[in-house]
Amino acid sequence: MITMDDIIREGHPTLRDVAKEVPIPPTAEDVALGKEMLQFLKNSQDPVKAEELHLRGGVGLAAPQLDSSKRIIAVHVPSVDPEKPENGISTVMYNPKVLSHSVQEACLGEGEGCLSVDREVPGYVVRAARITVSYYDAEGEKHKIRLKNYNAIVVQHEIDHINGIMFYDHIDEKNPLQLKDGVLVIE
Ligand SMILES: O=CN(O)CCNC(=O)c1cccc(Cl)c1Cl
Ligand code: NI
Repeated sequence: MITMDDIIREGHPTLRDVAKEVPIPPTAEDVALGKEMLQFLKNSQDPVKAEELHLRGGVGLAAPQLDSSKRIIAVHVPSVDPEKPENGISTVMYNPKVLSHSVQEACLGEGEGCLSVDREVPGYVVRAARITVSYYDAEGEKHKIRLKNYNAIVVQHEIDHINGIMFYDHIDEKNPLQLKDGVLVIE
């Protein structure tokens, strides 16, 4: 079971590597890893388990954060509206790829955090507001999905990880809370 001890922290070189594509269909090892990553996210969002296992909450996780330089990400973003479960996203993506993205940009009003970063880094992380992503699932089936708002932000944070990019790389150091016109702020 993945715990915080398995997550490497900034300064570890693997976080800055470009991760390698995995064979499709994924191997049994990569399927197991993906399942463990998704379970970690669910545990981290369960108040009892998170407390018990001393987990920081997370809505996404990338294999490089476990010192495994593979293009595997997991996202578990519950829908804000229980009546519309389809607005959330919970899946493991193998070899995810952003096929296209909106010109319009967006950011989270409260900024971003990262389990590999043991400090607050204030500032807007400006990303594409909408993206079209292709990926393979654990069975090796290819998917192409369109994401927007919070789901799009989270998947971009995770795809950054497999490209060796950290969220604060996107923050304007001189003016972290400055926003260009037209950037959608997601609360
Ligand atoms: O790479 C994944 N993590 O580091 C897990 C912890 N961070 C989050 O869950 C998180 C928090 C805020 C905004 C975004 Cl976009 C994300 Cl992803
Ligand atoms: Ni992160």
